[in-house]
Amino acid sequence: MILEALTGSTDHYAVGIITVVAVLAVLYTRFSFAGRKGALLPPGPPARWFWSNALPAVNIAYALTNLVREYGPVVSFRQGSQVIIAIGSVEAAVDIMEKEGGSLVDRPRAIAASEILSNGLSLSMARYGERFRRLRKAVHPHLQPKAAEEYQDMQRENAMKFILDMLNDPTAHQKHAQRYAASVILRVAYGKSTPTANTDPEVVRIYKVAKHFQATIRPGAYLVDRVPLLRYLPGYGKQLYEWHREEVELFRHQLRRVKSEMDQNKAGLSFTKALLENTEEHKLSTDEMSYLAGSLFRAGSDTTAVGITATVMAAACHPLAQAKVHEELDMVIGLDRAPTFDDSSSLPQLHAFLLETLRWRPIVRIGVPHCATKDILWRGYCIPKGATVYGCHWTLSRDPIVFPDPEIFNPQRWLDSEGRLKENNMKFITYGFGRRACPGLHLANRSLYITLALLLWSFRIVQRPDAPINTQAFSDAVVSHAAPFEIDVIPRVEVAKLRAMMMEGCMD
Ligand code: HEM
Repeated sequence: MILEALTGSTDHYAVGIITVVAVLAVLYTRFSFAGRKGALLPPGPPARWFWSNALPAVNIAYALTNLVREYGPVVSFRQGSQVIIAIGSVEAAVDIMEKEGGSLVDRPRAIAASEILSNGLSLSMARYGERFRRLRKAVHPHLQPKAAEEYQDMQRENAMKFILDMLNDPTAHQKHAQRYAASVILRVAYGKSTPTANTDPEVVRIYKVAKHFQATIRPGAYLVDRVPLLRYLPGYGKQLYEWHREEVELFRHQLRRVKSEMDQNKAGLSFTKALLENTEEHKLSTDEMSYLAGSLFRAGSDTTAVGITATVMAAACHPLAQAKVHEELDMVIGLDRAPTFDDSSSLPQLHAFLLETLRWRPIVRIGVPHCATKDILWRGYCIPKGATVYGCHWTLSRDPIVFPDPEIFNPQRWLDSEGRLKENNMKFITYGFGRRACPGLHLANRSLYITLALLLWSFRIVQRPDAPINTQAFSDAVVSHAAPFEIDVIPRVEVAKLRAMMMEGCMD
């Protein structure tokens, strides 16, 4: 009967059964976790059919922000059989994602982005367990603050090359930011010391696999994540398997290249070299090492490039805030020498500008999902074991309690009345939470600092009168590079002198 009904029969009995099943499914969906430890799921929108996507395909960050406005700082809803929790206030993020970080160290199962695309080898999507601990432990020594300091000279040289690129062609500023990010990460991951161009076949391939990852990680992008059995359907996910082949080939190739350079005593210092020299200690297989280095590139290239582009956009859109940074640079450094890392602690206005940019246009807008390894109780609600938890960076950075007038770009909110940077524990709105927080943050922060310091020391960045920037389009784009915008740069130092200083710095 049910079969008949499903195939279109008008049999009243079958229709009745289906209605009952549907009602039960909806009730199960809404209340299955209610009552666990006497606590209800956090409030949220009504359940939908298990196959339907609870989130829109684009502008997910806005959708989550609207849910938070409607239902409160912690929202729950369902995506297929999965309970999704969105955290939308700084207070709840600190309580749940930071203080309870140990219970959120896991990632949710991701069939498309992790199991098929990366054969479970990617650190960013690794489930909590023995492999995750080995991978994370191997990364740590190379990216902690002391190690990140070692890369500063290389980052400054690359930032100077970025300034030369901007002088030559400011219209391609997004490409220049990508080139900067690719050079730095290729050096850190693989020791590549020859100049990097966006057109290098290696860089093109690497950005291609990074793009595939971004496409698969978007919530709801693949039905197989809601209907796991699909994976076994003959022919399903052909493209994902093809992308996996491209990815694994590329990452293995990079590892082999470093190995062969080591055999010829030609390898520069790098993360991959260190892995290969310490295989006993790290206990990683060849593919785990290949993927770990590849994961650094995937996680650290586009994010850094988008961060640099966001600072360019913020400067062009907020001339008064930019002028305050110029004032500070002129007072602390003057125009006879270019900024260095040693100036960092004397430039609070510049750091405030950077922090405000990262708040105004968060780089990872909805955050990377965590998975609860046990029930977490918060104010009478239960975040159940197994739930997928998003600390939505976009929503958190618009929390009006912590950031009054959140849509206003106001770097001064980060400074005290004496003009010093206020203490803040807000790095999670950029770099994520607890034990899954970004291990590359020290490297990334240094990149963002030095590119911004050199950029604003060198130029005044302005909008073009004929092409006003649509900041909304930048935020709406699934990948921020997909929203190009134009700017003009007005050198603050005589061009020949600027060029000479930057060229000299690049060749150090
Ligand atoms: C401005 C640039 C960057 C931003 C905004 C950023 C942001 C993030 C965020 C939000 C996460 C997820 C945190 C969470 O799960 O709560 C993450 C994870 C990660 N990031 Fe970054 N990141 C940046 C640069 C980098 C760089 C330069 C590297 C490597 C050198 C890197 C390596 C990683 C890795 C390996 C993970 C996965 C960690 C794990 O799952 O345990 N990131 N990043």
